[in-house]
Amino acid sequence: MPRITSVEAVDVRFPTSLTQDGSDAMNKDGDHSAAYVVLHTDADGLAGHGFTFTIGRGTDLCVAAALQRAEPLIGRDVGELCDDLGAVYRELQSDTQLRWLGPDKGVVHLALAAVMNAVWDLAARRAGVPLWRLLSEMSPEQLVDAADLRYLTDALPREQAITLLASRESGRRQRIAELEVSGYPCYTTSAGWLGYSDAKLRRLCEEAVAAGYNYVKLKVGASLDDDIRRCRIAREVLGPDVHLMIDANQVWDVPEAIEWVKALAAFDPLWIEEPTSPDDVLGHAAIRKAVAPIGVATGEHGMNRVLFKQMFQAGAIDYCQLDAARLGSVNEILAVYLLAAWFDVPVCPHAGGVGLCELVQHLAIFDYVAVSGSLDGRVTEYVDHLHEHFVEPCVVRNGAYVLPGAPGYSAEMYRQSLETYRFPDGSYWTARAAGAST
Ligand SMILES: C[C@H](O)[C@@H](O)CC(=O)C(=O)O
Ligand SMILES: [Mg+2]
Repeated sequence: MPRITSVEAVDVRFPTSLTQDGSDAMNKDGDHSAAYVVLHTDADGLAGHGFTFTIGRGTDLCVAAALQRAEPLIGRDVGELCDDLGAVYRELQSDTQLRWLGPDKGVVHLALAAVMNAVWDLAARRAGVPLWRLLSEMSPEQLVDAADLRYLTDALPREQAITLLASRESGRRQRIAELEVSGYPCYTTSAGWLGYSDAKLRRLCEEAVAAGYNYVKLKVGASLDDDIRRCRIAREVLGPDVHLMIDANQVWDVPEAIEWVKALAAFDPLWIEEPTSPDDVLGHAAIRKAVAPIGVATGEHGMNRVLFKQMFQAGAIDYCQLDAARLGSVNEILAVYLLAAWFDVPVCPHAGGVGLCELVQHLAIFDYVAVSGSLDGRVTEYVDHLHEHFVEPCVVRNGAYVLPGAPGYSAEMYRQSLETYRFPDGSYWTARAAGAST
């Protein structure tokens, strides 16, 4: 029986601030990074890979927390862990002392996401299937047992969650067949990072249209004049039919958000993303009311399932953008998907970070197959940088994710990438430090 023999956690940072890939009004100089976790086992070739996404400084804190989070897994039987993924999540999540540092938020929660993402990867690899298929073959009861419904049952009792999933069970096979043909629809953020020049924005919008994207997202919120100019360029290239989304990354107070979004309404944005503090449920509700029919989207900084419950209960958002490396892995994500389906809010997962596209493709596919059963209003993010570091990178064709076929959660990075970009002693960072000191 294979056992987990050791846990490795790596601080890996990619210098995206140099090219402004990933830049926005709040995060102007992020280096897309990850606290990357490997669960090693004594079975030949079997390991679990997972990570949480960060943007540079502080990744070391997540690494330290991940090592503590994963400690109870060392020596454990892989089969026992993988056969009850709800139990292992609950055990790690409710550590009686680490919990005090959250609960369910901040560095300890990011670390839980990294570790449990690796556990889910391990489970899918052990089963020999991609994660989306592992989930799509679980019964409604098994899914609800794995989901973290704690603190949610006032909004969604367990029995209703099971009924919801059961009502979608018969169409699963048909929906998989559809996605095998068409892929899962996605949009690109890669044309519109804030630090890009107008010429680059125009060229990348042209390329996005040529590549078959029907949705393009643009960063806004630093200067209204710049936003008007950039949105005009984007609309000119995209024409009236391609959807344009705008993303402010939390820079505004509520009244400013309303005023600014109204000033951009002429460009017909589908949604305004993160208009204000990610924790401000009622603020989002007020913005939504004021800027309709422009939708309100948020969730990449949604710290836990309870926040999403309140967003849904308050009718605060039109689109839920849960993050695969911020929520406590598939266990908590399942709960948010169930809630979203219950409240009839489409989930369009956030993926603007290293490796997030690799993860969210599995979640979106599973949602269509087994939870919402719908593609209405649903489009998953894609950004086109850093995929070369992944052993099984996602593939996008004609504006849609191609269904991944390899076993696991597509989270594994090349060893060479880890050696090069490990901070601060990987070869890239040591060379850069040496260059800076000469
Ligand atoms: C810091 C990240 O790059 C952020 O800008 C991503 C984001 O907001 C998105 O993809 O949406
Ligand atoms: Mg965003």
